[in-house]
Amino acid sequence: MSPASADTPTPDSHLIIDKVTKSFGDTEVLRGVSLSVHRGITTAIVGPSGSGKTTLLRLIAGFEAPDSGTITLAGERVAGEGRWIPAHRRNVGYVAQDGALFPHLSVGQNIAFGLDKKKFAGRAAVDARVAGLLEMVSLEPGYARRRPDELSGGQQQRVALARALAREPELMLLDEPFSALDAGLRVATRKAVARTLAEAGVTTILVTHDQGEALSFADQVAVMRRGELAQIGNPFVVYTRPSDRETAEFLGDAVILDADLQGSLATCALGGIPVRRPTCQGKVHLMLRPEQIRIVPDGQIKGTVLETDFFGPEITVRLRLHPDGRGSSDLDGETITIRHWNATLAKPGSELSLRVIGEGVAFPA
Ligand SMILES: Nc1ncnc2c1ncn2[C@@H]1O[C@H](COP(=O)(O)OP(=O)(O)OP(=O)(O)O)[C@@H](O)[C@H]1O
Repeated sequence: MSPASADTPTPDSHLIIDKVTKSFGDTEVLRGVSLSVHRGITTAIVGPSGSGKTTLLRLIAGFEAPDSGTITLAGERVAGEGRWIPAHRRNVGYVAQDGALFPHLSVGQNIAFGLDKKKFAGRAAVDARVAGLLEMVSLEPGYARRRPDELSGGQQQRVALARALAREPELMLLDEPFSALDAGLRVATRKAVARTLAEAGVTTILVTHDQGEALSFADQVAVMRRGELAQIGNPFVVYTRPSDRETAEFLGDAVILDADLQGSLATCALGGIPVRRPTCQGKVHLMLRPEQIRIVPDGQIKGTVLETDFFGPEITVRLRLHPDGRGSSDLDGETITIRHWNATLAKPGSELSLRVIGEGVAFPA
């Protein structure tokens, strides 16, 4: 298991980004970003296209300088307040979206490109190190002789990672390295890469616009929105307790209902739902994840199926909730969309009973 993640700087922080801003012309791309990353953990920066994720990664790598704010790497200020350490002296690896292997070099030569020539002098030493790096990314030594265009997309990404690892970086920056791969290969490559980096003890930052990828890959997730980090936390916490509605809806499907919150009980069309640590009262928007709403044989809450959508392992079911005689008619008749594994259970027009599992999250209405 990785060490605990945290977004507040401590003496263990490997990387500290403090109030960093960056504009290109009139466009404010980063608007005061602060993030702290412990040594050896994996952080995913997730956000919609254009939110500034790549720009932040490029600032950490040293390809761009911040307009204001500071970046500290392994205790050394590398950018900001008059300091500037160039990219090649930061001990940082970078894997871009397309891997960007040199097409005219063999796989072995691509990987050897990153090696410290003083440390690996002579053909035998280089070959042994290249073979070791190929093994780290689960490729046979024979791949060293191939050309990049003789490899699949996933293999090319693993070679790009091996090339970046050749420099023995303490910090690895991955900019959507799996996005060009198809679904199956993407998951396998992601797992292989995560394992390699964890075994090497490399602190890793992954940029992605894919919520599922961020939640599954990282010890710590940072949600980027319009040049700011909206929330930083462990994947379970950001998914189950998003800080605001936009983050909730960005990180996954959300059922949002009008509710009346008194103390820590929200009354809505799904009945009384407990809310953990509410920050507001009265009229609220209550958020539940679809998987919290279960179809049961004898639930108190009833709904009529409006439509279903079949996805293979599961179906989504849109329901209109029934008035329940609790005197809250203004909250009834709402529609919600839930998920279920059994496609035969929900047919349009049929009535289902439901039960809610766990707590909701309340946002000010
Ligand atoms: N060198 C540059 N010059 C001008 N504008 C830039 C430059 N780099 C980035 N931008 C702008 O900054 C904004 C954020 O870009 P960035 O690539 O950081 O976002 P992103 O979150 O990584 O998006 P995506 O997921 O689409 O790659 C965009 O509007 C982009 O056009």
